[in-house]
Amino acid sequence: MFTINDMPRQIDDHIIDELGRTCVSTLGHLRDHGFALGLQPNRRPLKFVGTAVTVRIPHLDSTAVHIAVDMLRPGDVLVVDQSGDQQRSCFGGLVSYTAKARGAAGAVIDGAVNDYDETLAYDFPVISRGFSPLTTRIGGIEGAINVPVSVAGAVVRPGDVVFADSDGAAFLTPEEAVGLGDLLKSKEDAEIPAREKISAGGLLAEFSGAAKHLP
Ligand SMILES: O=C([O-])CC(=O)C(=O)O
Ligand SMILES: [Mg+2]
Repeated sequence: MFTINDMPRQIDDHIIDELGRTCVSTLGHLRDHGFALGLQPNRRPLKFVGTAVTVRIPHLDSTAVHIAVDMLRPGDVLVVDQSGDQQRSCFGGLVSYTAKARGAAGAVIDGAVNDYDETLAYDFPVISRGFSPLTTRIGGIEGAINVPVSVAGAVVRPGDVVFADSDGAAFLTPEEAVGLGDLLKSKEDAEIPAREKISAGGLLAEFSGAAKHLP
């Protein structure tokens, strides 16, 4: 059975701008859930923030991926749950070409990707389990578009904010993302004077608080 829900509301531009100026790992200093654990970028440096368009497929059948890619809008991020199959690739050169042509910001795939060189040539950012020549097929078995999905240890809902850089991807509800960019930026800015102090002989452990735990 195929489920195709409406496309989600896109996240506000100012959230994209704010988060685009910060690092995903700064969020990793603050919370422990909502990260795509074990996924790697197809190139570095990499940075994108966009609206999650979610797809769930059974391990062999990427029919729903091909349908969803045609639906992408500028700023969307394709997020694919392969039902736990991390080996096969549902995302190759023609799929990435289509995503790029639609103006998508990137893709997060909880499975492998193929046509690595072609996707790189399109300069399309993808975060995935890795690379594989073994692909999915167009089987017409089942699939779901714009449903809650499970991606590398995180729950992702259609319309969530996908926040990705060279370190990996995090997912936030649009409500959680309000004001978050400013908070992350202020944490990052606090490291500027710390670097000056460290150059002058100051201790990292003083800045981080680790020194408080010295025996
Ligand atoms: O068609 C697929 O599913 C994967 C692929 O090789 C491509 O996108 O070029
Ligand atoms: Mg191909």
